[in-house]
Formats: sequence, structure tokens, C-alpha cells
Amino acid sequence: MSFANLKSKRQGKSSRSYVTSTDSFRESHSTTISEAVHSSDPKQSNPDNASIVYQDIPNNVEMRVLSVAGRGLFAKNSIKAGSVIISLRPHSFALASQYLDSHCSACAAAPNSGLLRCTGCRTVWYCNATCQKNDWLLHRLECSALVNWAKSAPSKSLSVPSDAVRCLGRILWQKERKGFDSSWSKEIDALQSHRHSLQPRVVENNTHLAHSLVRYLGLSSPGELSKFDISSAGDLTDLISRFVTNTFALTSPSLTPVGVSVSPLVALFNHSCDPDAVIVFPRSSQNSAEEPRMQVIALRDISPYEEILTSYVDTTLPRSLRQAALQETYDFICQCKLCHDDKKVDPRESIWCPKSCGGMCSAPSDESKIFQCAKCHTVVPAPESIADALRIGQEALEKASSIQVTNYVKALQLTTNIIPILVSAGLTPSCHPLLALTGLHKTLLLSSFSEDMSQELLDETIRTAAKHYAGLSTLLLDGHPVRAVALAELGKLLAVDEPSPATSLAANVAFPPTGPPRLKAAYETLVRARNEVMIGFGRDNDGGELGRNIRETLVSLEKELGVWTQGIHNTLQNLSKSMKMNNN
Ligand SMILES: C[S@@+](CC[C@H](N)C(=O)[O-])C[C@H]1O[C@@H](n2cnc3c(N)ncnc32)[C@H](O)[C@@H]1O
Repeated sequence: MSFANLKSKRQGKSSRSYVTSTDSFRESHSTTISEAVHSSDPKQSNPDNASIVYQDIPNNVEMRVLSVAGRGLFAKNSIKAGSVIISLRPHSFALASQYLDSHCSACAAAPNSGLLRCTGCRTVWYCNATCQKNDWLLHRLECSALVNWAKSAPSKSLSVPSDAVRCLGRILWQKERKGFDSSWSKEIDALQSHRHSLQPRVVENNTHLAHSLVRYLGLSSPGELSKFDISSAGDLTDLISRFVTNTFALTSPSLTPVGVSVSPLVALFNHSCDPDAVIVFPRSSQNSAEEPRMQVIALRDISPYEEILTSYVDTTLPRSLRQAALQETYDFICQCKLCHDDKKVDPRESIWCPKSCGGMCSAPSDESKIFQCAKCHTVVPAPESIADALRIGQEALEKASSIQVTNYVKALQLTTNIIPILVSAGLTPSCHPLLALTGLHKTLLLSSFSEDMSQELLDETIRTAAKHYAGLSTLLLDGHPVRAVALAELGKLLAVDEPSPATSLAANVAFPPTGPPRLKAAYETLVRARNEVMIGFGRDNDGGELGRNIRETLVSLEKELGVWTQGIHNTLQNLSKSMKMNNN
């Protein structure tokens, strides 16, 4: 449910690093393109990969080749936080199956209503005839493939191929259409492949993907793939490996993953767990033919010659989980500062000092052996019980995440029960899995608004949203889009209504406040959220769709605050008049 709906409903009811960014590292490890071309390192040995000219590469960015990470993109001039470094339409994208009927398959917009369904495949939807026309050259081929797939599907739930299969199909049809020697196709072919070093689980998934692709394209054998310039099983393995290593989530302006996307230029950014840039889809263009626009935005000021690094994984996760995900999907061991800083307590794996001095201790893990407060050095008395709480918390997180769509009531019961256990074990708000459980709890509470519109539920959701933001803000840079979205959500929840203190059941609780202070808190939170959104979703975009949305909410809050202020002003005036009359 949108916040706007929530507000009106309630009113109706009651009132992808490893690389340090130091110059010394860069100078000793980066090579020129010609050195790379002649290098024997597998990551540098393909001359086409290193010398390829990318169509959309902006003037302020250059490609260099590093001995550890292969190609990467570097700033040529200084770049300010919040600047759009790259803005382009991805080579290909596909919506996840559950978003096909709520999003336009041409521009990825999500209008509240009015989408038109393709009468051929009855699977994809468009904003209007213009979007349908814009997509027709490709959808023409996709349409019959979708119909044939559905005909042979064993069940209704499997009647549409996955977004990965559909995206790969689009890439091959587009290559065929544009020509295998076109720069478009060459950019796709130059994506990095890990064909020779895949882990068994990845091989299994990739094989499954390859079989589905062949079936989707309507081919009776892999041999028929030659019409797509794929002449051997090795070529097919390469294609799938390239796709898996270089695909990004297509996200909504509030960061919900709604599909997959591929841009060879954006795929050149290497990974750091402490990135200086992010990839978002802010929806800033007025022209739907230009959307979805994928943008790389600077999270902090970047110096000339510094490498621009994005993160391939959720950086709120502890090191062991980040490393495992990077190794499995991207085939490297991250050497970034965050992964190698053993001296400090990592807030992702931290508990409060047992003596409550305000300091933090490392939470028990396979990696850490000393559990004492970093500030007062008090030793944690029973690390085993905290380790148990962490393990139970991780299990609950996995269970609740897996059933959140099919059985959100049960998922909510799980998060409701486990969070207090983790809090009483001393976990800090940024500690995993407490932070992830708090975020999931907030999402589940929001889902239950469709059934329960009570003040208690709203206030509980606001408190959860505040705790979630507190945890995120410890870990992520000011303006990180994940943080910005969480703050915007908190502000909008505060803006839903302003219960009067007399009737509110939460009147005795300090947060969230009631009456005009609630409106004021909403206003101030949204002003801060707007500042963060301007960084994470780009200043030049005015923060994109989310930035525009916050601005509109701020305008209406200003009006409401004005009414309250005027009301108070009038009451005070009446009061002083009646006091004067009484005195007379
Ligand atoms: C999306 S691509 C990035 C561009 C890639 N370097 C290239 O030459 O095409 C991801 C791959 O780059 C390499 N890579 C990215 N970040 C890395 C890092 N921090 N350390 C080592 N290798 C990295 C890994 O091989 C990874 O699978």
C-alpha cells in the first residue's frame, strides 16, 4: 500500500573492492591497456576486452586495467557527491514475473492503473500505445516465444520464463538485429566471463539457465544457437557466465528489485564493500522512451584518478557473508579495507558493553576470539549465549524472509518474537541479523496495514522504521540510497496523521510524538530525507521520482503545519481576549 493510500485510509477511519583507493596502490597495480593486451593474466589477455570503445563512456571517466580486478573505471576529474557519473538506458532489461502486470515492459514505469496488455502473449503490459510501439521490434520476437513457452508449461505458475531467461532472449535477438559486429554486440561479448573457474553450485544454476534459454528461443538443440553466433557449448557457457557476473537488479525509485538489467559499461565498475558510487534507477526523465535510465551516482567526493567503485553485495552484511556471496557469484576474494580492518569493532557484528559504558564489543563469531568492550575493556561474560542468539536470529531471518510473501502473518510472528531476544542479548541496532530483521519487520508491519489501521500498529511501525534507520545510518554513508529511502519512509509514516494526545494510546510513549510535534517531526525528517535523496539519487535529477515525491509531501505538510500554527494562534488570541474580559 502506498503512503498516500495509507494516509487517506486512516483519515477516512479516524480523523560490485578489494582495491584500496590510495595512489600508491593504483600506481603499482594498474597497467595501461597495451600492457594488459600483452599480459598473460587471464583477466587481461583478451585484447578486444581491453581496447573496446564504449559508446556511452563519459568524458570524466576512463577505463584502466588492474592486475587484481581486471578492467575498472577511474575518475579523470574530481567528482562531487551526488553527481551523476553515468546515465544510460541499459542494453537489456526484463521485469521479474510478479511485476509484469504492474509495470510497463517498455519503460518500467509503475502507474497506479491503465496499463494495456499485449493481446498476443497476454503476458506483458504497457503504459500506452507509444510504449508498446517503442518495444515492438523486440517484443515481436519475444511475443511468440512467450506463447510457445506457456503452451508447454507444466503448470500455470511456470507459464512465464524467469526474468533472466527473458533478458538473455532479448540480448540474443538484439545482437542478431544489430549485427554481431556492431559495437552493441561487441560490448556484450566483452563482458567478463568466469567460465573456467565456476563453483559447482553456480555451474548447476548456469546449466539450468542455458537449458531454459534454448527452450525459450524455440530451438530443438543447442546446435541451432549458431544463428545467434553461438557455435559451441563453450560459447553458451560464456554467455551465461557473462550474464550472471554482470547483471544488476533493476530497481524501483524506492529500491524494490523489480527485474534484471545489463549494461556493459556499468558492468566495468569493480567492487568495494565501502563503495564511492551507487547504481540506481531514479526515474528522472520526462521522456518514457529514455526510461528505465540506469545511473551511477557519486556517494562521496571522488578525486581525479581515484577508482570509482560500486558494491555488488549488501554492505550491511558481516564480512563472512559478503565474502561468501562475492566468491560464489563473482569469483574473487575481496581485499577492501573494510574486509581487512581487524582492529576496530565492526558495527555489523557488535554488541553493547556489558557494563553499559556506551562502548561496543565484537559479537562472537568464527572470526573473532576476543570479546571485550573497545572502550572500557570489560570482558563479555557469556559469549556462548550471544552466539546462540545470533544463530537463532539468522535462522529466523532466513525462515521469515522465505515465507514473507506466502505467509506474512507467520513471518511477522517470527520477527515480533525474535527481535526482543536479540535486543536483550545486547546486539546493537546495526548488528546482523538484528538490522535485517528490523527492516523485514517494518516491511511486514506495512503489509498488515491493509487489514489493521490502528494507531498502535502505525506507531509500532514508526518506532521500527526509526530503529531500522538508526542501524543503517551507523553503517552507510550519508546519502546512501538505502539510508535515504529508509529515512523517507520514516518521514512519510510520521506524516500519515497526528493523533491528538488525549485519544492516542501511545500518548505516554515519547516516540512517536502526538499532535503538532508529530507533524513537525515528519517535516524535519522529510527535509533530512530530501537532503540524503539528493545525494543518493542525484542532485541533477532533483532526487528523481522519490525526491519529487518528498517535495510534494513537504508542501502539503507545510500547509498542515500552517493550519495548526494558525489554530494555536487563534486559540491563544481567544484565550487572551476572554482573560481580558474576565479581568474587566
Ligand atoms: C562486473 S565485473 C567488473 C569489471 C571487470 N573487472 C572486467 O574486467 O570486466 C566483475 C568482475 O570483476 C572482478 N572484480 C570486481 N571487483 C573486484 C575486486 N574488488 N577484487 C577482485 N576482482 C574484482 C571479478 O573478477 C568480478 O567477477
